[in-house]
Amino acid sequence: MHSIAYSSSSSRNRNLMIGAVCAVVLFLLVLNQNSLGDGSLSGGGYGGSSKGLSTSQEQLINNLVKSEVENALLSHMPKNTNSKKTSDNGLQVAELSESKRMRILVTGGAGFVGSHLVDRLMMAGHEVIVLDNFFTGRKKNVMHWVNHPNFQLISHDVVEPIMLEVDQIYHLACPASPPHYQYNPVKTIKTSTMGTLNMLGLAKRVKARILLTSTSEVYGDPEVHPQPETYWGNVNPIGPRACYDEGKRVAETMMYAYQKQSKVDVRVARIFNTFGPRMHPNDGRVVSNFIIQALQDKDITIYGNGEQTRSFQYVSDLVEGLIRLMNGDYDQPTNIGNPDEYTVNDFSKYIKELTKSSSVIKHLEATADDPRKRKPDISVAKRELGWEPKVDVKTGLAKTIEYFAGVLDEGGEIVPTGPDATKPKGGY
Ligand SMILES: O=C(O)[C@H]1O[C@H](OP(=O)(O)OP(=O)(O)OC[C@H]2O[C@@H](n3ccc(=O)[nH]c3=O)[C@H](O)[C@@H]2O)[C@H](O)[C@@H](O)[C@@H]1O
Repeated sequence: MHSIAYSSSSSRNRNLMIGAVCAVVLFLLVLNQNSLGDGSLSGGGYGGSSKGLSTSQEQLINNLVKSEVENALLSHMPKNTNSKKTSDNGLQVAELSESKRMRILVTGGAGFVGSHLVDRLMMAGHEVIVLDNFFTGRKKNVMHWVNHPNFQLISHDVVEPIMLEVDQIYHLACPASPPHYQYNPVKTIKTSTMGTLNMLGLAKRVKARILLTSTSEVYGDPEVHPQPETYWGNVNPIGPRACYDEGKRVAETMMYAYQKQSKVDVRVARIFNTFGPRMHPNDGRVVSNFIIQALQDKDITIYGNGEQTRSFQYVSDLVEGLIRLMNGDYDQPTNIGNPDEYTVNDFSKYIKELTKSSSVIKHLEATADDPRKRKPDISVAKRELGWEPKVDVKTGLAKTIEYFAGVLDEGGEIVPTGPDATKPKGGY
């Protein structure tokens, strides 16, 4: 809304005049609105010929619509929330009224999961601010929004505080692939601890709701199977995975401490193994590694005997779960995953079959503290969010294989990341 300053000597007369103009405008608006039938004031409602109004009335409206007073009035009128506008990138963006449009911060928004979440929030018509330090995130994942007026990309590390005005915070920032989070374990710990503290401080200051993307790794090498949220986990506090697992565990602790002590509105999602397009080609996790290896007919590398299990969810299901959790009333930790469970051995054969690959399946040494089994109990998400996965693993894999085939076509050979700690390679 525009603020207009008036000098004290003429303010009374001006206010009277504005009052009169407002009354005329309102009267004409109501006339015009009635004649349009659906009460819509959005889009081209003023542009076309409105039945029931004389040309002079229409002319007057067209002139007045440009005035400051009229703009101020319009900003308070309900807009048609169903209308959509095609943005420059060809995606349909809903036009939300001021009262429904939120300013949403996504930390780690240029990463694999973050960028898919950003797509959904942008298309829903919200203003989105992405914070990313581009350690594993890539500009190309959000490049298609860069010129959109609702979008802002900030290169920033959450370890440093930042002042922003937002309504909701999706706090995703943290490397999630074992070789990447083990590359600089101290930094991974700082990201989960100082980063989450900074975001909680921001949430407290601006009274924003904050959602932390925690992980199935808080259950460690679980002794309960499948894992419900009530299970406290089995984590080695000094092992190579601890920087991530314990970092996320203390991040959860901080979320509920801020809720209790400072009344911050918190949500915690425990995400299970997720895959889909935009995974980093050098991510090093099992889905991207096996697909990249199979598509290039290279050896498929299984760590250990391959009898360990994982349950895989497609990224669009995860994003739906996160949005429901953020916007619902349930504030306790919630598993978001697909219970479709595979041994790594079976999964390697499955990928080989789907890609019609001639790769050889090869067993390497087991990695330290690798959880032996993992499968989410999703009864809480079903009950509290009305959520369950919709995309089966086969369909999701087909989309992901297509994506990586495209990446290979464009960029040539990809050398998959092995089990050792490493920095993400590749372009931004
Ligand atoms: O994908 C995820 O969402 C999860 O990925 C990792 O957890 P992890 O289950 O160890 O993920 P992967 O690295 O994909 O490993 C899955 C299994 O495949 C095996 N693997 C992985 C890569 C490979 O080339 N070969 C192979 O046999 C691993 O040893 C492990 O048993 C992260 O630690 C989690 O935070 C994250 O939520």
